[in-house]
Amino acid sequence: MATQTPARRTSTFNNPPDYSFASHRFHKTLRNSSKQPIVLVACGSFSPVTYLHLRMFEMAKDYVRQNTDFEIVGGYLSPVSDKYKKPGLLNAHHRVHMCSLAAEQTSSWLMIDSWEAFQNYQRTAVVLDHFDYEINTVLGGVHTQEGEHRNVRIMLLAGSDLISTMSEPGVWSHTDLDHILGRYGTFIIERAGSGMDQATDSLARWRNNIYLIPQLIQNDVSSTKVRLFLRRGLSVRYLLPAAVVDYIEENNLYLDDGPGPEKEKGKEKDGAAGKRDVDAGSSKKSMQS
Ligand SMILES: Nc1ncnc2c1ncn2[C@@H]1O[C@H](COP(=O)(O)OP(=O)(O)OP(=O)(O)O)[C@@H](O)[C@H]1O
Ligand SMILES: O=C(O)c1ccc[n+]([C@@H]2O[C@H](COP(=O)([O-])O)[C@@H](O)[C@H]2O)c1
Repeated sequence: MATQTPARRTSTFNNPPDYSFASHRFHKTLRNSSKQPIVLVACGSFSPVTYLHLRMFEMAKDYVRQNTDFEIVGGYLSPVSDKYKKPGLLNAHHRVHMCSLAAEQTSSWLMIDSWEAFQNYQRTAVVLDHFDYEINTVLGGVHTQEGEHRNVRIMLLAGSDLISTMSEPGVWSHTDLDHILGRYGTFIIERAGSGMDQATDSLARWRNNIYLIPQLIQNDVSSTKVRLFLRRGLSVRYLLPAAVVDYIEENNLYLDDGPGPEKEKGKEKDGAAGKRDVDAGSSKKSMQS
């Protein structure tokens, strides 16, 4: 069997103009020194952000407290670059602004990172390396109450539809999967229409770093459905934070059909859900040292 070369961690990063890493809600001190500090990172379009995106973090928080020896010291939404070119992907300025409104007005611990949003498309493996760098190298990790230094483990938070794209040929590189699931790890939130087993079957070799979180209250709100409602002039209130609904209305967002037909996630059966026509030269531009 051929041996895989482990992915090297990206160590140099290009920041967008005027970029600064949000850390105002990052916990510098570990509450329980017997726990391993982790930061949750959710990557996605967030076009627009919904209550389900925010609830993923609350579900993970409950799961972590009840089932693991981790302690969450931060949670971030990382909206994808405009260059991802997914149907319905609104301009990054609007998406980042809506995520910020949602986090600031509904949560006491979530933050937004605009690093990937305001530049060329960045692969998720590189995004996680960027978080690792900002949190462990720039911020210096965390300390226990006794003053002992601890490195923070970065972990991907994702719905089962996103994880199932990891088994589809040609969407993710094997080296990146090994980097994301081998080095970092993931919490997977069950999503209606996208089975957990199907999502993880071919990822068994990394099973020790994969945590499956069932949805005890089924809710299949998606950004696609929200956009569809808005185009039809239907109310989306109580599906997303009120401040986000107000922002959408004030700026007349999502009224156009946009290019190409939209497919709903979770219900997708014909494969290649995560494969995107990313702008040439941006997605595969390696930043690895
Ligand atoms: N209802 C849901 N249940 C579980 N996970 C979800 C749900 N909605 C979104 N997610 C997860 O949130 C992350 C961000 O997804 P994304 O922004 O693409 O949201 P989306 O609602 O699926 O968007 P779209 O409908 O535009 O494809 C992904 O990991 C996705 O799996
Ligand atoms: O890094 C990759 O190779 C990769 C492959 C497919 C999807 N992703 C990421 O997955 C996120 C959600 O994608 P999508 O298409 O399911 O909305 C988005 O942040 C993408 O950058 C990343």
